[in-house]
Amino acid sequence: VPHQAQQGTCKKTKVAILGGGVAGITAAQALTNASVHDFTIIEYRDTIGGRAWHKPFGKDKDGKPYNIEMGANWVQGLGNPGGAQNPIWVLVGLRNLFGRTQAYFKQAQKYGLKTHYSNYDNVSTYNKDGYSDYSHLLDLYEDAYDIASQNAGEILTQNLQDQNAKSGLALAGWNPKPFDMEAQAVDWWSWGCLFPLESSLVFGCAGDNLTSNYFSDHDNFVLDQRGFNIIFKKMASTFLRKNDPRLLLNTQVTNITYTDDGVTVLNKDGSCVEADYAIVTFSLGVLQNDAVQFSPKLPDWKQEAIQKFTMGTYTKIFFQFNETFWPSETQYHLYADPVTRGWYPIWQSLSTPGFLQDSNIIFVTVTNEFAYRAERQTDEETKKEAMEVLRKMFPEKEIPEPTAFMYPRWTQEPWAYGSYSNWPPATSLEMHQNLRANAGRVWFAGEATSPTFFGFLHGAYFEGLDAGRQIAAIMQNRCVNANSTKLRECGPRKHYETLHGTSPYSDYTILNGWAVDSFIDTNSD
Ligand SMILES: Cc1cc2nc3c(=O)[nH]c(=O)nc-3n(C[C@H](O)[C@H](O)[C@H](O)COP(=O)(O)OP(=O)(O)OC[C@H]3O[C@@H](n4cnc5c(N)ncnc54)[C@H](O)[C@@H]3O)c2cc1C
Repeated sequence: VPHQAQQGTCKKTKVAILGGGVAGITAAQALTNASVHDFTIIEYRDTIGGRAWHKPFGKDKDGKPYNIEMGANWVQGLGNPGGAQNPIWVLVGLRNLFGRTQAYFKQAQKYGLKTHYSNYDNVSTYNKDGYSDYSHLLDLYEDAYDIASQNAGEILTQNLQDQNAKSGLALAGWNPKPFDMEAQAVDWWSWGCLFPLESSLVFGCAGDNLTSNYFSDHDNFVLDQRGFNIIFKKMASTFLRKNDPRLLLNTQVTNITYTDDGVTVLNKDGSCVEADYAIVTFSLGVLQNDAVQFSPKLPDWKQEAIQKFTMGTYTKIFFQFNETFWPSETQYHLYADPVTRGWYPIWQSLSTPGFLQDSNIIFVTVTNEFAYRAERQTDEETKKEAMEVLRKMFPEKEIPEPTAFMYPRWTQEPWAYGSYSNWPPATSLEMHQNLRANAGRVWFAGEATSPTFFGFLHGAYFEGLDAGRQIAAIMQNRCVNANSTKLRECGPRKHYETLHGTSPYSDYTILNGWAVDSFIDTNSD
């Protein structure tokens, strides 16, 4: 029964968790672990999992559609034997092909998600005339990246001025000319399919370092036909019953009113929820687009942080053909357009052994400006452009029209407004802390609020957990990790009224979400 706002009969709960993506689920898990069972998760869509989202596509040999991931697709940075473990990989499960370290993973794995090792070295390079081997440029980039990354570490620890990643790479010896389109293609792909000019050197390198060095530089691609989100559904089922009244699906939050005493959440269907605390886990895109109104307006420091951080868009465009006309053993195919950087640049085969073998499915990824463009176009317009690229890459083949074609429009999804966040140049850790700090009883969690793992599922995982733990501790008049001087978190989160150009190294602590130490789970709740 909906609780109608106007009748003054809002559903009462202690903690309103707004959004049922990874962060919302781990926040609920943390509350449960701390014996706070009175929470309500409010989710826009008809399912939990958020940006871990799949859709049926094409057909297999029996005419049954494949399930294809529109959003998160890789577990990035799996973990090392005896070392730090990516919590998403821990959830993933046993059916993975990872060879060398099987024994270690046996004890760590849970839900048997099917994945396959993503080998970024298994790449062929192309230009407008077809195959053209410029793979040596990938090595040149890597050499420069190592130097730039070391420089980034010095900038961070010595509290020096940040720069964009393009300058950092140029100073380290990687400086692709605007007319060298093969180098431009390598530059785009190597810097996470984005433009280094739009990224902070320091936090871009730190983020990469923490995921790929702290965990490991192995990424696995998810192929499970139950969908990636099955692991989050399974996780939620350990504390939510079937039809649990604490999960409100198909419910769009439109207004959040907060006072010193509590929070009232109004939903589009006229229902409302009253809580002592709320945890907002909406994407940065949702917050930036004012899709939800706050009353009173969020303080200036919070609004600034929301607008200063960046939401990127990463759009995968899927094709199924009646044959695999590309080299089926190759995982990645990189295309350098002669005129436009970022033009249908990276093609990934799913027909390759270990993936959806013989599915004849391939997808191309476009980002930011080219994602916005594709998402504004009709399917037919985008298909035509992309097919022209495929015909340039494989001039010797007779390429048929696809039998299936599909892509998501992330910029237009009202529950996401983009794909994932990116750290822009010339902003500090203190600015980012303002994104994750609570505004009174309204708390924030999600991939974007993680300073170390922004953009990743594991960032969302840790941030949800942390917000849930902290609120539970406040409700129970205690500190999180009370016995640790290093990891102790008590009371509300700190925010910075005045932002300076850089953040001193002493700021890089758990209190500002610098999660390096938070893997040492000394938490007793
Ligand atoms: C295309 C793409 C590729 C990606 N690839 C990877 C990858 O390979 N590996 C990786 O680790 N990460 C990847 N990511 C990032 C990863 O998906 C996110 O970091 C993670 O899913 C974010 O979880 P979250 O809980 O912070 O946010 P979300 O998943 O966005 O959860 C927020 C929830 O809030 C709900 N919501 C929004 N507005 C409202 C409202 N008004 N009322 C009620 N509910 C609302 C949403 O429906 C959603 O369920 C990718 C993302 C995308 C889009």
